[in-house]
Amino acid sequence: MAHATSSSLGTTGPISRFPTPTDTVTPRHPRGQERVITANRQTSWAFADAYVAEDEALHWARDRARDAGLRSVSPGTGAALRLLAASVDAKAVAEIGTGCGVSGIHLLHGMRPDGVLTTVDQEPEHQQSARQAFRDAGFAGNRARFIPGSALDVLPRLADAGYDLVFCDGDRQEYQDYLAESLRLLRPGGLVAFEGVFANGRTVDSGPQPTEVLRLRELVRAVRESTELVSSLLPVGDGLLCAVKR
Ligand SMILES: C[S@@+](CC[C@H](N)C(=O)[O-])C[C@H]1O[C@@H](n2cnc3c(N)ncnc32)[C@H](O)[C@@H]1O
Repeated sequence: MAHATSSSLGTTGPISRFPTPTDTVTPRHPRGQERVITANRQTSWAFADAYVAEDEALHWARDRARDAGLRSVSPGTGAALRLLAASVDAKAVAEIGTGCGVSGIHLLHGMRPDGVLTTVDQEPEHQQSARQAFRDAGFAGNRARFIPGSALDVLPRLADAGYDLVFCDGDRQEYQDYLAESLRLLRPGGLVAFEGVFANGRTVDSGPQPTEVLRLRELVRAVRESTELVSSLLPVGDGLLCAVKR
């Protein structure tokens, strides 16, 4: 894989501050210790991704998603979503891209016991699987509001400042639109998260990339440069871009 450099992508590109294999990094640890950390990195990442165990309902939802040819969030990303929902004491969460319910179950676990997940998907049969998965996971029917439809049709109908967290996992080409809607939907102190911003490594690859990847780079830049947001790109799963609305 070709790796991006600041010269190949322009100094103003969204990934211009990412370290690359050619960067010179001044070691801050004794050399021996640095080697141990590097050698164990893959194992450490695998350990982190499996850190929170998944139950039968999650396994069932993952299997349905696989059958339908859908990506689901990784267990590590799911654990991060739980943490984020709990950290904002989420009572109202909006999700774009229900899928078969893997991310939804994780979000519900992190939310307040009386919290409601509003989840949008353009494929009603995916939402049927998610509904079953939420039930199997032990969540009462009134904990989730399923809205079928295209995100850009549904989001404008949701209430201003009515949400503690917005999780975006729909059409990656629409993420910039989801960002604009999220800024309207979130209360101050609320949090937005975008799944899959690494695009399997293509976001930092200097080779020719499809529009989806170019849009993801624009999103990463826009979130980082927004004065309304405090952001962090978590290297979990396929990259979870998170930001708190000031
Ligand atoms: C990657 S899957 C979501 C997986 C789910 N978040 C999980 O981890 O279990 C993406 C979902 O977004 C839905 N989707 C794609 N584009 C959409 C759009 N423009 N509006 C609404 N839903 C969309 C697809 O039907 C699919 O179910």
